[in-house]
Amino acid sequence: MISGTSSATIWPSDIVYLQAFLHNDRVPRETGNQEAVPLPLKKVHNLNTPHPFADRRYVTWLAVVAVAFNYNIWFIPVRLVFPYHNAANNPYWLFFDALADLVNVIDIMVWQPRLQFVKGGDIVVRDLRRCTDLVSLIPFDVLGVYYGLSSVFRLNRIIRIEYFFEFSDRLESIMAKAYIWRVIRTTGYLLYALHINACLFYVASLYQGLSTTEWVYNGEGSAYLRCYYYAVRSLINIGGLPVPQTVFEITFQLCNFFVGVFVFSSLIGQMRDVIGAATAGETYFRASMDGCVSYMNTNSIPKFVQNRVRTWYNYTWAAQGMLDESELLDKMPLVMRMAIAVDINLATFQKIALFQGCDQQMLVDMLLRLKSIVYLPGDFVVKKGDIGKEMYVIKSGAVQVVGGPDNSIVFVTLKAGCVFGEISLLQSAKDGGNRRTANVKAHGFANLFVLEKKDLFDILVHYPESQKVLARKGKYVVLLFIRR
Ligand SMILES: Nc1nc2c(ncn2[C@@H]2O[C@@H]3COP(=O)(O)O[C@H]3[C@H]2O)c(=O)[nH]1
Repeated sequence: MISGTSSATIWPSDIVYLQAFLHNDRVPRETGNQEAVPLPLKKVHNLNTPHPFADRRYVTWLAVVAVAFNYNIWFIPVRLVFPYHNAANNPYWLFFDALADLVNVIDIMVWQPRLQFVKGGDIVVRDLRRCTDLVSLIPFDVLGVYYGLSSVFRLNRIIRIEYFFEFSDRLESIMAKAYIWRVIRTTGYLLYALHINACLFYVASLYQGLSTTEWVYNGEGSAYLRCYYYAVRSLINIGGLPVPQTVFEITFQLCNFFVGVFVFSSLIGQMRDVIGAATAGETYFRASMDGCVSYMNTNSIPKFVQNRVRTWYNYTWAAQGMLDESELLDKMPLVMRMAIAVDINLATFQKIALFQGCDQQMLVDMLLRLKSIVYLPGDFVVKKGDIGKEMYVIKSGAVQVVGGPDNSIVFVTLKAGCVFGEISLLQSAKDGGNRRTANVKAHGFANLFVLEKKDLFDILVHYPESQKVLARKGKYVVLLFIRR
């Protein structure tokens, strides 16, 4: 029986590279050609450092930089507007300012010089620190010695916003459920818009004079909290606010309502898109299944067939989280598809006795043409006497080679990693060999890789040696099975 047996794994250098490329922590040292690696990111680690692909460490560091940036972007306006600078608070402000600055200095002096950039496809080594980074570091804070402590001198720190977006993009790219971060980030934008509005309301109140009218903040309680409460009611158009009296108040309030309508509706729309995108796969699955069920009803398909179709949909969705893997992979460049196919299946294919002695690259070519298909319990995958147009490799589950008057005799059960359906493919039609030599049915749910005859032969044209190996094995297999 053709089944998986162990074999020595010989990796061609490009496959070693592809493996390393997919798993950032594995460095393709053997290839010695790291310089030629096609890097997909705009900003990349210096390829000469010991861990050129250690992206996660950089993302972790960027998280720290993002915290420092957020400290500045949230507290600079609050400190600028509200009376929160006093003898009791100032030591804390100074401490946290220094901490945030330390993070930025380490980033600019230590981390950023280790990165390279991709410009027009070329990897560009950066030797000078970028101007914006340096400007963001200028310690205007020292002016506080003359003018008093004020966050206005820290406004240049906000220039570092690009690092927040970089953190966000990189985090998304490494998260399994990126939509969680997207929801958090959009919520952050909403809260920040309210935060800035609270500051503006306080400034407006100061401008009018605290407690001078019904509309302005009256100076009681926690100033920030009261102003934030106003911002929430005003920007989210909840209403119930004191009626603005003066032209200034009316204008301010109108601006708030307009900003609320446009900004908030677009942010809330963004949130809906994020959640919609996160569940798009499931929505597509449900829509496909519903469409198919209604088609079957319209055509009065028997109930038991309908049930089988439904079971197929549900099992395929549960097993692979999508209906057609190839839809996803088809959109990728060849090198990526190869990297994924090699990583997932090459080891399995190398162990298959039928393919031992075949060219490694031929196996890789074959992996790229495989299609995944699910059979339900009891389904016939091949029927004796049919013309063989495909061969199969069992991904998971099992199939049985059956025979006898009512197919009740089980000759053999084939499990994951086994090949079947190859005999009729490898025998020429003139020998009468292109017909299936046995019935094969799914035993339980069987997830199979299918390789079409045409694809197999297209590949073999380029590998005459492998073609001979397979033809020899094909004949041997026929001799073995001819009794059935
Ligand atoms: N005839 C036969 N086929 C078997 C046996 N075990 C597995 N098979 C597979 O069952 C497949 C039926 O279709 P093919 O003839 O194309 O190829 C056959 C073999 O790959 C066996 O014992 N006898």
